[in-house]
Amino acid sequence: MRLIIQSDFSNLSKWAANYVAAKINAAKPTADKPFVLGLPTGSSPLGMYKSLIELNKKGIVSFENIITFNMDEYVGLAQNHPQSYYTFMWDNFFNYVNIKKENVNILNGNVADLDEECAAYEAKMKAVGGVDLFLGGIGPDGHIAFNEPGSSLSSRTRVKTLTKDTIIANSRFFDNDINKVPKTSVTVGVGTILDAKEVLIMVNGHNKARALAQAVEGCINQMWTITALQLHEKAIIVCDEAATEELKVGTYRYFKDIEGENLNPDSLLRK
Ligand SMILES: N[C@@H]1[C@@H](O)[C@H](O)[C@@H](COP(=O)(O)O)O[C@@H]1O
Repeated sequence: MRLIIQSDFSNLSKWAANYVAAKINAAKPTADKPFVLGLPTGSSPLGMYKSLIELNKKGIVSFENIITFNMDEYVGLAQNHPQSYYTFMWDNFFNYVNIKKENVNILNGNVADLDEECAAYEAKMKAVGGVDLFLGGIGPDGHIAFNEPGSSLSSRTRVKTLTKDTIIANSRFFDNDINKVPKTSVTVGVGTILDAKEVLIMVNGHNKARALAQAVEGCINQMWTITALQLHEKAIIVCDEAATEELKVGTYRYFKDIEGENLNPDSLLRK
Protein backbone atom coordinates (compact mmCIF):
# COMPACT_ATOMS: atom_id res chain seq x y z
CA MET A 1 0.00 0.00 0.00
CA ARG A 2 1.16 3.52 -0.76
CA LEU A 3 0.44 6.36 1.68
CA ILE A 4 0.64 9.85 0.19
CA ILE A 5 0.73 12.51 2.90
CA GLN A 6 -0.29 15.99 1.76
CA SER A 7 -0.19 19.21 3.79
CA ASP A 8 -3.93 19.93 3.64
CA PHE A 9 -7.26 19.07 2.01
CA SER A 10 -6.59 21.29 -0.99
CA ASN A 11 -3.35 19.50 -1.91
CA LEU A 12 -4.87 16.10 -1.14
CA SER A 13 -7.69 16.89 -3.57
CA LYS A 14 -5.31 18.16 -6.24
CA TRP A 15 -3.11 15.07 -5.90
CA ALA A 16 -6.09 12.71 -6.22
CA ALA A 17 -7.51 14.58 -9.23
CA ASN A 18 -4.16 14.67 -11.01
CA TYR A 19 -3.70 10.95 -10.32
CA VAL A 20 -7.11 10.13 -11.81
CA ALA A 21 -6.46 12.34 -14.86
CA ALA A 22 -3.03 10.79 -15.43
CA LYS A 23 -4.49 7.26 -15.22
CA ILE A 24 -7.28 8.07 -17.67
CA ASN A 25 -4.86 9.69 -20.10
CA ALA A 26 -2.41 6.79 -19.90
CA ALA A 27 -5.23 4.33 -20.72
CA LYS A 28 -6.24 6.37 -23.82
CA PRO A 29 -9.88 5.25 -23.50
CA THR A 30 -12.09 4.86 -26.58
CA ALA A 31 -15.78 4.00 -27.01
CA ASP A 32 -14.78 0.36 -27.50
CA LYS A 33 -12.24 0.37 -24.68
CA PRO A 34 -13.64 2.72 -22.03
CA PHE A 35 -11.99 3.48 -18.68
CA VAL A 36 -14.12 2.40 -15.72
CA LEU A 37 -14.17 4.51 -12.55
CA GLY A 38 -15.71 3.65 -9.18
CA LEU A 39 -16.89 6.83 -7.46
CA PRO A 40 -17.71 7.92 -3.89
CA THR A 41 -19.88 10.64 -2.36
CA GLY A 42 -19.31 12.49 0.93
CA SER A 43 -17.20 15.50 1.79
CA SER A 44 -13.84 13.74 1.28
CA PRO A 45 -14.00 13.64 -2.56
CA LEU A 46 -15.53 17.12 -3.02
CA GLY A 47 -12.22 18.92 -3.60
CA MET A 48 -11.11 16.21 -6.03
CA TYR A 49 -14.32 16.57 -8.05
CA LYS A 50 -13.76 20.35 -8.23
CA SER A 51 -10.20 19.83 -9.47
CA LEU A 52 -11.32 17.23 -12.04
CA ILE A 53 -13.95 19.68 -13.35
CA GLU A 54 -11.17 22.28 -13.80
CA LEU A 55 -8.91 19.77 -15.56
CA ASN A 56 -11.80 18.83 -17.83
CA LYS A 57 -12.51 22.51 -18.65
CA LYS A 58 -8.84 23.07 -19.47
CA GLY A 59 -8.89 20.08 -21.84
CA ILE A 60 -6.38 18.14 -19.73
CA VAL A 61 -8.74 15.19 -19.21
CA SER A 62 -11.89 14.00 -20.99
CA PHE A 63 -14.74 11.90 -19.58
CA GLU A 64 -16.17 11.05 -22.99
CA ASN A 65 -15.17 7.41 -22.81
CA ILE A 66 -15.50 6.92 -19.07
CA ILE A 67 -18.00 4.59 -17.43
CA THR A 68 -18.74 5.21 -13.76
CA PHE A 69 -20.18 3.09 -10.96
CA ASN A 70 -21.03 4.79 -7.69
CA MET A 71 -20.27 3.01 -4.45
CA ASP A 72 -23.55 3.30 -2.63
CA GLU A 73 -26.97 4.89 -2.21
CA TYR A 74 -29.54 5.28 0.53
CA VAL A 75 -32.59 3.02 0.43
CA GLY A 76 -35.98 4.71 0.16
CA LEU A 77 -34.76 8.25 -0.50
CA ALA A 78 -36.27 9.71 -3.69
CA GLN A 79 -33.72 10.06 -6.48
CA ASN A 80 -34.29 13.84 -6.59
CA HIS A 81 -34.00 14.25 -2.79
CA PRO A 82 -31.26 16.83 -2.09
CA GLN A 83 -29.33 14.26 -0.02
CA SER A 84 -29.58 11.28 -2.37
CA TYR A 85 -26.21 10.22 -3.73
CA TYR A 86 -27.76 10.53 -7.20
CA THR A 87 -28.36 14.26 -6.62
CA PHE A 88 -24.93 14.64 -5.02
CA MET A 89 -23.16 13.20 -8.05
CA TRP A 90 -25.01 15.29 -10.63
CA ASP A 91 -24.78 18.49 -8.56
CA ASN A 92 -21.12 18.14 -7.69
CA PHE A 93 -19.61 16.45 -10.70
CA PHE A 94 -21.48 14.94 -13.64
CA ASN A 95 -23.31 18.14 -14.67
CA TYR A 96 -19.98 19.91 -15.16
CA VAL A 97 -17.97 17.39 -17.21
CA ASN A 98 -18.38 15.78 -20.63
CA ILE A 99 -19.66 12.44 -19.35
CA LYS A 100 -22.43 10.60 -21.20
CA LYS A 101 -25.56 10.06 -19.12
CA GLU A 102 -25.81 6.44 -20.29
CA ASN A 103 -22.31 5.77 -18.91
CA VAL A 104 -23.28 6.75 -15.35
CA ASN A 105 -24.31 3.92 -13.02
CA ILE A 106 -25.76 4.57 -9.56
CA LEU A 107 -27.53 1.94 -7.48
CA ASN A 108 -31.28 2.59 -7.26
CA GLY A 109 -32.46 2.35 -3.65
CA ASN A 110 -36.11 2.66 -4.63
CA VAL A 111 -36.71 -0.52 -6.62
CA ALA A 112 -38.98 -3.28 -5.30
CA ASP A 113 -36.32 -5.98 -5.58
CA LEU A 114 -33.11 -4.60 -4.08
CA ASP A 115 -31.31 -7.96 -4.25
CA GLU A 116 -31.90 -8.09 -7.98
CA GLU A 117 -30.70 -4.48 -8.33
CA CYS A 118 -27.46 -5.38 -6.52
CA ALA A 119 -26.86 -8.55 -8.56
CA ALA A 120 -27.46 -6.65 -11.81
CA TYR A 121 -24.97 -3.97 -10.70
CA GLU A 122 -22.25 -6.57 -10.13
CA ALA A 123 -23.04 -8.19 -13.49
CA LYS A 124 -22.80 -4.85 -15.30
CA MET A 125 -19.42 -4.09 -13.74
CA LYS A 126 -18.16 -7.46 -14.97
CA ALA A 127 -19.69 -6.95 -18.42
CA VAL A 128 -17.70 -3.75 -18.98
CA GLY A 129 -14.44 -5.42 -17.98
CA GLY A 130 -14.35 -4.53 -14.28
CA VAL A 131 -13.47 -1.30 -12.52
CA ASP A 132 -10.09 0.17 -13.47
CA LEU A 133 -9.84 2.60 -10.57
CA PHE A 134 -12.11 2.65 -7.51
CA LEU A 135 -12.04 5.95 -5.60
CA GLY A 136 -13.35 6.22 -2.06
CA GLY A 137 -13.46 7.89 1.31
CA ILE A 138 -13.85 6.31 4.74
CA GLY A 139 -16.06 6.84 7.74
CA PRO A 140 -14.57 7.65 11.18
CA ASP A 141 -15.13 3.95 12.10
CA GLY A 142 -13.11 2.89 9.07
CA HIS A 143 -16.04 1.86 6.91
CA ILE A 144 -15.59 1.91 3.15
CA ALA A 145 -18.67 2.62 1.00
CA PHE A 146 -21.39 1.50 3.47
CA ASN A 147 -19.47 -1.58 4.61
CA GLU A 148 -19.97 -1.01 8.29
CA PRO A 149 -17.91 -2.74 11.02
CA GLY A 150 -18.51 -6.49 10.85
CA SER A 151 -19.03 -6.55 7.09
CA SER A 152 -17.49 -9.57 5.42
CA LEU A 153 -14.23 -8.67 3.75
CA SER A 154 -15.34 -10.66 0.72
CA SER A 155 -18.82 -9.08 0.59
CA ARG A 156 -20.46 -8.13 -2.71
CA THR A 157 -23.05 -5.47 -3.60
CA ARG A 158 -26.01 -5.80 -1.23
CA VAL A 159 -28.37 -4.11 1.22
CA LYS A 160 -26.73 -2.93 4.46
CA THR A 161 -28.17 -1.53 7.66
CA LEU A 162 -26.41 1.64 8.78
CA THR A 163 -24.88 1.77 12.23
CA LYS A 164 -25.88 4.34 14.83
CA ASP A 165 -22.45 5.99 14.42
CA THR A 166 -22.98 6.48 10.68
CA ILE A 167 -26.55 7.68 11.13
CA ILE A 168 -25.32 10.27 13.65
CA ALA A 169 -22.36 11.29 11.42
CA ASN A 170 -24.61 11.68 8.36
CA SER A 171 -27.38 13.52 10.25
CA ARG A 172 -25.42 16.74 9.55
CA PHE A 173 -26.88 16.50 6.02
CA PHE A 174 -30.43 15.92 7.34
CA ASP A 175 -31.00 19.01 9.53
CA ASN A 176 -29.05 17.27 12.33
CA ASP A 177 -32.10 15.05 12.82
CA ILE A 178 -31.19 11.35 13.07
CA ASN A 179 -34.81 10.42 12.39
CA LYS A 180 -34.53 11.83 8.88
CA VAL A 181 -31.48 9.71 7.97
CA PRO A 182 -32.35 6.52 6.07
CA LYS A 183 -31.58 3.40 8.09
CA THR A 184 -30.51 1.17 5.20
CA SER A 185 -28.41 1.48 2.08
CA VAL A 186 -27.36 -0.43 -0.99
CA THR A 187 -23.61 -0.64 -1.30
CA VAL A 188 -20.84 -2.35 -3.20
CA GLY A 189 -19.07 -4.90 -1.02
CA VAL A 190 -15.51 -4.91 0.25
CA GLY A 191 -14.86 -7.74 -2.22
CA THR A 192 -16.30 -5.64 -5.05
CA ILE A 193 -13.85 -2.84 -4.25
CA LEU A 194 -10.92 -5.25 -3.94
CA ASP A 195 -11.71 -6.57 -7.44
CA ALA A 196 -10.88 -3.18 -8.99
CA LYS A 197 -7.51 -2.98 -10.73
CA GLU A 198 -6.57 -0.04 -8.50
CA VAL A 199 -8.05 1.61 -5.42
CA LEU A 200 -7.45 5.22 -4.28
CA ILE A 201 -8.85 6.30 -0.91
CA MET A 202 -8.99 9.90 0.36
CA VAL A 203 -8.73 10.49 4.12
CA ASN A 204 -8.76 13.94 5.68
CA GLY A 205 -9.26 15.53 9.08
CA HIS A 206 -8.63 14.66 12.74
CA ASN A 207 -11.83 12.63 13.01
CA LYS A 208 -10.40 10.08 10.57
CA ALA A 209 -7.04 9.72 12.36
CA ARG A 210 -7.90 6.49 14.21
CA ALA A 211 -9.28 4.93 11.04
CA LEU A 212 -6.15 5.88 9.09
CA ALA A 213 -3.88 4.35 11.75
CA GLN A 214 -5.90 1.11 11.57
CA ALA A 215 -5.79 1.15 7.77
CA VAL A 216 -2.01 1.53 7.62
CA GLU A 217 -0.71 -0.06 10.83
CA GLY A 218 -3.59 -2.26 12.05
CA CYS A 219 -4.31 -5.92 11.39
CA ILE A 220 -6.74 -6.88 8.64
CA ASN A 221 -10.10 -7.33 10.34
CA GLN A 222 -13.81 -6.98 9.72
CA MET A 223 -14.32 -4.31 12.42
CA TRP A 224 -12.28 -1.80 10.38
CA THR A 225 -13.30 -2.73 6.85
CA ILE A 226 -10.78 -0.29 5.32
CA THR A 227 -8.00 -2.62 6.55
CA ALA A 228 -8.95 -5.01 3.71
CA LEU A 229 -7.10 -2.60 1.45
CA GLN A 230 -3.86 -4.16 2.70
CA LEU A 231 -4.79 -7.21 0.58
CA HIS A 232 -4.98 -5.21 -2.63
CA GLU A 233 -1.97 -5.26 -4.90
CA LYS A 234 -2.38 -1.64 -6.00
CA ALA A 235 -3.87 0.46 -3.21
CA ILE A 236 -3.15 4.09 -2.46
CA ILE A 237 -4.33 6.22 0.44
CA VAL A 238 -3.91 9.97 0.05
CA CYS A 239 -4.38 11.87 3.31
CA ASP A 240 -3.79 15.26 4.90
CA GLU A 241 -1.53 16.04 7.88
CA ALA A 242 -4.50 16.21 10.28
CA ALA A 243 -5.43 12.60 9.56
CA THR A 244 -1.91 11.36 10.41
CA GLU A 245 -2.24 12.29 14.11
CA GLU A 246 -2.53 8.67 15.32
CA LEU A 247 0.22 7.21 13.10
CA LYS A 248 3.55 6.28 14.65
CA VAL A 249 6.21 8.93 14.01
CA GLY A 250 8.27 6.27 12.26
CA THR A 251 5.40 5.32 9.94
CA TYR A 252 4.79 8.96 9.06
CA ARG A 253 8.46 9.59 8.29
CA TYR A 254 8.79 6.35 6.34
CA PHE A 255 6.04 7.22 3.86
CA LYS A 256 7.14 10.86 3.57
CA ASP A 257 10.65 9.72 2.75
CA ILE A 258 9.81 6.91 0.36
CA GLU A 259 7.38 8.96 -1.75
CA GLY A 260 9.80 11.90 -2.18
CA GLU A 261 9.10 13.80 -5.43
CA ASN A 262 5.86 11.80 -5.98
CA LEU A 263 4.27 13.95 -3.27
CA ASN A 264 4.20 16.92 -5.63
CA PRO A 265 0.78 16.78 -7.38
CA ASP A 266 2.23 18.46 -10.47
CA SER A 267 4.70 15.59 -10.93
CA LEU A 268 1.77 13.27 -11.82
CA LEU A 269 0.72 15.15 -14.94
CA ARG A 270 4.31 15.65 -16.13
CA LYS A 271 4.88 11.89 -16.49
N1 LIG B 1 -21.22 5.93 2.47
C1 LIG B 1 -20.41 7.07 2.70
C2 LIG B 1 -18.96 6.68 2.55
O1 LIG B 1 -18.72 6.27 1.21
C3 LIG B 1 -18.08 7.85 2.91
O2 LIG B 1 -16.72 7.52 2.72
C4 LIG B 1 -18.33 8.25 4.35
C5 LIG B 1 -17.47 9.41 4.81
O3 LIG B 1 -18.02 10.62 4.44
P1 LIG B 1 -17.23 11.98 4.46
O4 LIG B 1 -16.31 11.95 3.28
O5 LIG B 1 -18.27 13.03 4.31
O6 LIG B 1 -16.49 12.05 5.75
O7 LIG B 1 -19.69 8.64 4.45
C6 LIG B 1 -20.69 7.73 4.05
O8 LIG B 1 -20.91 6.83 5.04
